[in-house]
Parts: sequence; structure tokens; C-alpha cells
Amino acid sequence: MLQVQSLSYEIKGRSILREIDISIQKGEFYAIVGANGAGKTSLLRILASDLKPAKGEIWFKGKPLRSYSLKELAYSRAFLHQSNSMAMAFTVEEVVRMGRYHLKAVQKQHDLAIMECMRICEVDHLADRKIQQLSGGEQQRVHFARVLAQVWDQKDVLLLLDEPVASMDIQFQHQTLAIAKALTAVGFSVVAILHELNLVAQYADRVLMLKSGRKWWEGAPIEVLKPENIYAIFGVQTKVSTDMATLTPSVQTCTVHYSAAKFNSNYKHELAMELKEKYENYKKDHPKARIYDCAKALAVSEAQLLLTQLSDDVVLLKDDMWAILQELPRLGHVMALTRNDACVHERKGTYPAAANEGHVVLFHNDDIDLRVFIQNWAYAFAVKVKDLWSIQFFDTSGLAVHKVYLTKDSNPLAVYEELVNAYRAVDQTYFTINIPAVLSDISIPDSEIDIDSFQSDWLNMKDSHEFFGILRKYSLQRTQALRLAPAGFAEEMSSDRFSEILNEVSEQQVPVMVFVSNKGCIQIHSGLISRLVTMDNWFNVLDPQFNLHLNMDAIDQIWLVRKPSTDGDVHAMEVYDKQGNLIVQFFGKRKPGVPELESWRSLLLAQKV
Ligand SMILES: Nc1ncnc2c1ncn2[C@@H]1O[C@H](COP(=O)(O)OP(=O)(O)OP(=O)(O)O)[C@@H](O)[C@H]1O
Repeated sequence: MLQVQSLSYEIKGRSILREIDISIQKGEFYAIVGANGAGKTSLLRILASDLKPAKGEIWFKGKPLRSYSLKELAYSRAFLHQSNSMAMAFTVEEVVRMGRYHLKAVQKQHDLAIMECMRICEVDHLADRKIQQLSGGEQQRVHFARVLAQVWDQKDVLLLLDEPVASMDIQFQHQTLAIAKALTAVGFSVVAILHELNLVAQYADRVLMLKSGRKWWEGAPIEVLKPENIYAIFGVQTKVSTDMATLTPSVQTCTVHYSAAKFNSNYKHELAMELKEKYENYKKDHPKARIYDCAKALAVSEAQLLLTQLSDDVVLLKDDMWAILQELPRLGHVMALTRNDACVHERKGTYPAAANEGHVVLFHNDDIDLRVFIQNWAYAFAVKVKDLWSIQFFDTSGLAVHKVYLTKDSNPLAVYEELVNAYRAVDQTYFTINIPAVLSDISIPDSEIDIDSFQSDWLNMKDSHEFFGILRKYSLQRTQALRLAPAGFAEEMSSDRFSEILNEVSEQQVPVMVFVSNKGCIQIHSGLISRLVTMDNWFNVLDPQFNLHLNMDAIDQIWLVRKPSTDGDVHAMEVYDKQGNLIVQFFGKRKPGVPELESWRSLLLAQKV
């Protein structure tokens, strides 16, 4: 029906569209999406022959578009503009009739077309009303009826719709697109600019994503409407799930939170003072509460609380995380801390030089073993509380991802102070950190998963790291994968058995690896765990070099997991919270190329009754 080759368009020397190639088939519903100003309307107006491209060719029904006369175009394409304001007080029926002014037909044929168009758009009861006196959505339905009336008697028409449902309620949004869709079944081709991505998913056969005048992506909605593409185009975080019966994606947008202080500097100081006061009152009432607990109680992030404390003791550092990470070895012997909501991992040692592996920064020696997902790190502070000096790192939501505390064996304080002065941010005033809404992961039901193939992939793992790839391949949640694991490869265990095993590990001095992670970091302790102490609901390891604090109340499931590798099977104990988040993992101490420790394996398996 329509082929566009190397189309470019400029306004006053400014490039609006660049090198667009698209092809629209007869009977196809083709949607165009893109940010404001991306060039969607310009493209549609060029397809309507309303604007002339600077470069490129457009073929319409086998002929160059530019060779069509206005009259020929009126019979073969109809264009609904984005805005259709009318200066004169026409009635609804007169407006719809305008769609047919240029057409040759007998009066009866006109009347029938006008009546049918008004009826299907549900504006027939408004026929005698003045268009300006209608609501925005009603006016839009009248103009859609006018555009339909223009081509009501034709076949194989190109229908160009610029935001046709922008003002309509949900009933009419669907009704209008359903009309367009029905016309594709009788040979019309529809090209519609739509902002509502779920309507695109439901009605379009294919989608073009435009970004700054260029074709960014094109394909079926299921191929195009992916969180990474949507983020690239609109800068908005989304979750996309797919109805497997119809292969229709469904886009859920994360809520954006602003505080007035973000855009009105008049509120900045007041907000900082208000939060500072709340924080101080909370600390007075709960003297033992740590900043983590205060932040939870006040429903803000830890970094947000630190911003209320900016002073000589709390200093915001520049946001050059990689540069700061490279400085950490200079501090000498320190304590590294990584935590999630249910578990704190503290390991003493000296940071080795950081190795930047692209998506991950590695620190690895016998003491400090860290994998840092630096793209999630956003803020760093130097914090002094009483006699404790630290460098603390936070993610984009202000949640703590990693902290480094000086110890009595650290290099002289002057080294720390030098680092803080070198990286002190220029602006030391309060700002608001937005906490993005966290949508719960949408899991795919077991019935939709190819369990045989998943289990075969599990059994064929060569390295336990392949597990992440398998989770992604089948869109599985971690605990769901364990539930569906091959027989004998994942088994739930009680918390009593879990404690027993850890006691055995301690008594028999079996070296282990303990992994604790959050979105920005994985921290690993490799070695012995000796002094185990349970206090209230907390299980603790309290060794000179390694401390672990695990909130037993937060535990929902504990699994004994077996994964094949080229070095033989690897066994782990994995602890999960109610949301299915991994809290902590225990392995026998191991190295690539060396089989798992027999002492760890026999201890774990001996516990199985
Ligand atoms: N007459 C004009 N003069 C100058 N610039 C223009 C003109 N018309 C459009 N532009 C510019 O061209 C770019 C593309 O505009 P266009 O209307 O095609 O965008 P769009 O993708 O349809 O946006 P929206 O979603 O906001 O409707 C924009 O930067 C716009 O400001």
C-alpha cells in the first residue's frame, strides 16, 4: 500500500526526520509512537501529502505519492489531524457532511454515509448541536466521523490518524480503534499516532518507535514494547507482562514521585528542616535505632536523612563513583559492610585495587571480595558518627548499597580526610531523592513454562553462573525456579535444620562462602565461621574478621540447592524473604576448577533425613 524510502524532512535547516524507511501493507494497523517532538505528526503529514519531504521517495499504491492530484488523494486517503478547531458555529451534521464536499454522489448516498458515520461514532444524537458547544471527546468523535465519511464509499483506503483518541474516555478510545481495526479487515490500512502504549499493544499489528526523528525500532508490539525500548524513548520505568494466550504485552508504568522542593526552591529549606526535626524526634524516642531503622520508620531513604545532616561530619561527595572506589585501598585496613533488608554482612580487610569489568567492578583478595554493580550507584557520603569514620554509597533511590568503616588498624585519619576533601561535592545543600515506586515482579504461571526444557537446561549447567541466564530465558522468579527444579536438585528445609547445619559448619570448622547482596553489590566472605550467637530474632556470626546479622523473622523459605558444573555438583543453602528476594547464600569454600569440598557436601547431605 505504502513504501517510504530514505525519507528526510527539515524545517528552516533543522532536521526533523532522518532516513526513514517504512513499508505499510494493505489491511495493516500501523502505530507510530515516540516522545513529544519526535517527528510523528511531521511524518504523518508527509504521508498525507500535506508536507513535502526534503529527501526520499514515497510510493502509494504503486505510484509516487507526489504524482497524486488533490482529488485523487481525497478518494484514497483520509487524514484526521491532531487538532481540529473550527472558527464557525457549524452543527455536528454539517461538520460530518464537510468530509464529503469534494465527492461525487447522489444525495441519498451522502445522507446514508453521514448517518452511518454519525451512528458508529455515537454522535447522531448530537446532530443539530453546534460543534463548539461539545466536550473535547465529543468533538473528537465528530471529526473522526467526518474523516470516515470522506472514504465511506471507497475501498483500500489509507486512514491516517493523528492522536485520534487523545480526548476520549476509555469506552470511546476502544470503540474508535475497534472501528479502525474493523476497516483494516476490509482492506483499509491505518496509520495511527498513539501515546497510550496499551492501546498500541491491543490494536496495532506493527509499531514504529521514533526517537528524535529517527526510526528507533519497528515490529510487532510484543517485539517493540519492551521496558528497555520504552525507557530509551520516554525515559520512564515500566514493567511489561505478556498475555501468553494472545501474545499481547501489557505495559505498567512506575509511579513518578516528586516533592515540591524538586522544582520550587522555596520549599527546599523548609522540607529539609521538617525532615531533620522528624529524624531528631524519632532518635530521641528510639535511642537505639540505627539510621536504617529511622529511614524505614520515616518512609524516606537513608541518603535522604544524611542530606538533612550535611555538616563537617556528613559530607556529600562528588558523584564519580568509579574514582572514589579506586581510592578505597588507600584507607588500609577497614570494615566493608553490605546489607539488604534482612541481613548485614561485615568483613574486615584491605581493599585490593578495583578491576573494572564493564558491567561490574570487582574487588578480590582473601578478605575483601565484592562485585559492584556500579551503574546502580548514585550518591556517596563521608560520615562521621562519634568515633566512627566511614564512606557510604547509595543507589539512585538513596538506599545504602555499601559502606566502608575505618578501624583502629586503618591508615592515619589524614588519608581519609584527604580523600574526603578531594571528592567533596561543590554543592552541600539539601535536595530530594525520589524513591521510584517498586512494582512487584509479575511472575509467569507454572502452566506457561516449558518445564521439561527448563529442567534439561538446569541439568546441563556447566557453571552455576549460568543459572541467571536460565532464569531470564524462562522469565522465572528464583523461588519459582527452585520449585520447578529437576527432582533432587532443590529441596526446602526448615529453619531448625538450617541452624543445625551452620552449627555443624562451625564445630567441624568447614570453610564456607557467605554471599549477601543488594541491587548494587554482592559481598562474599570465604573462610570459617566460628562464633555463632542467636539474640532474640537475630542469628549472628561474631568472628574477629567476619560478622553476619540475619533477621530470622524475615525468612520465608530456605532451600538446599544443587547445581551441576564441570567441577561436579555444587550445593548451596539459599535463604529467601516473603517477596522471594534472596537474603543470603552459603556455599562450601571453592575455586573454579576444583570440586566442591567433600566436608561441606557430606555435612549438608547428612542432614537430609
Ligand atoms: N512549523 C514549525 N516550525 C518550526 N518547528 C516545527 C514546526 N512544526 C513542528 N516543528 C518542530 O518539529 C519537531 C517535530 O514536531 P512534530 O509535531 O512532528 O512532533 P510529534 O512527534 O508529533 O510531537 P507531539 O507528540 O508533541 O505531538 C518538533 O521539535 C517541533 O517543535
